[in-house]
Amino acid sequence: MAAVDAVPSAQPTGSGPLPVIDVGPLTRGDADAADKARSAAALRQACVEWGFFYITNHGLEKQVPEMVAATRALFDLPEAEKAALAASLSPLHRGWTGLGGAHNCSSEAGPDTKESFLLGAEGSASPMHGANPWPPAPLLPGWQGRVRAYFAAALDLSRAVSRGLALALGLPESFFADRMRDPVAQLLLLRYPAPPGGARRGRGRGCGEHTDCGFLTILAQDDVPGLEVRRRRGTTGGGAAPAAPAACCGGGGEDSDGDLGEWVAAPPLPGALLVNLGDLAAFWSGGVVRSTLHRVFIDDAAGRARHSCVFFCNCDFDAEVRPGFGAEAAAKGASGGGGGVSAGGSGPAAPMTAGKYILEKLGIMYS
Ligand SMILES: O=C(O)CCC(=O)C(=O)O
Ligand SMILES: [Fe+2]
Repeated sequence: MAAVDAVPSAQPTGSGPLPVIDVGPLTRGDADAADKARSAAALRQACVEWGFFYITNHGLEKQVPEMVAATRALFDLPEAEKAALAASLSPLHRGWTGLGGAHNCSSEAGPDTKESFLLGAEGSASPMHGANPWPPAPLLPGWQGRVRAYFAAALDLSRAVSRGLALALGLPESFFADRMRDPVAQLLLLRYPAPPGGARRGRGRGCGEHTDCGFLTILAQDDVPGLEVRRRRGTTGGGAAPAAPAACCGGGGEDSDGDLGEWVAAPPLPGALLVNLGDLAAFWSGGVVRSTLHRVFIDDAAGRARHSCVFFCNCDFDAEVRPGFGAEAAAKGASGGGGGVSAGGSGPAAPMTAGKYILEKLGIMYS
């Protein structure tokens, strides 16, 4: 097993807390319009100010602990069983990546210290759809069914949050959900081993700072803290709107406009999930909503491995993505109040699709 880095680093200094939003009115079919509007308004503020927030009343309360337990069980398998599911054997790089082989989020920080298992949308709807490697049922009875159910529930929740986000931005409620019919979603299961060496040796970097590439991420974590989010100083929205995707979801991302603030902790909050927006959302909104830098440091004091289940809900591969949301937004006069959706981006942009954007971000050639 590879050694775990213990990298000195500034502790998060921010007091937080990240916003906590009750999304019950967005997930329940029978919610009244005033309740929905309240959730949407809270979402708008959280997305403009932070791009990162907790959600409660999300409907996955029972499934999250089961998913975390399933993640732990998977990584507890013998190394040889995991090696048989290696991502290197999969054309879509799905499956297991061991310590030391982990994909590095940020280019300068050195390797991440994590084990990962990637699953994604199945079928053949796009070049990013395909088959998953599943652990054999005798090894982990019921695992595949549980994980498939979580994937479907997280996708439904992403659509619900996206409906609120659309309302928040003055768009038709189904604007994003209509573009998430069979999205290029991925579920990344992670284990960050506890750094060795006792409480005074520093803090072990689990995942280098980065922004997510896609549209919306739903993150479940166990009870071991470690996730940190970089606050931005400006709180009025209308941040820099990148004209085109830069390769790799690395340190620069959509946060390169010089108003970075302090790191704040995003600890586990019982019953809550975390949501963050990715570069695609920031690009699409013309810089109104934020794609926020985050990283993982495992504190020695915890002495336990940390597990997280990260659901990247991107959009349909062919969904057209125009900064400022294009003609549909203009027709509806979308601005949603202060901040303006059209800020910084409704010029004559080159045609872009969600799939092309994400593949370019990932540095994968596409034609
Ligand atoms: O493990 C976490 O809490 C964060 C992981 C993450 O940010 C990512 O994989 O993109
Ligand atoms: Fe991330």
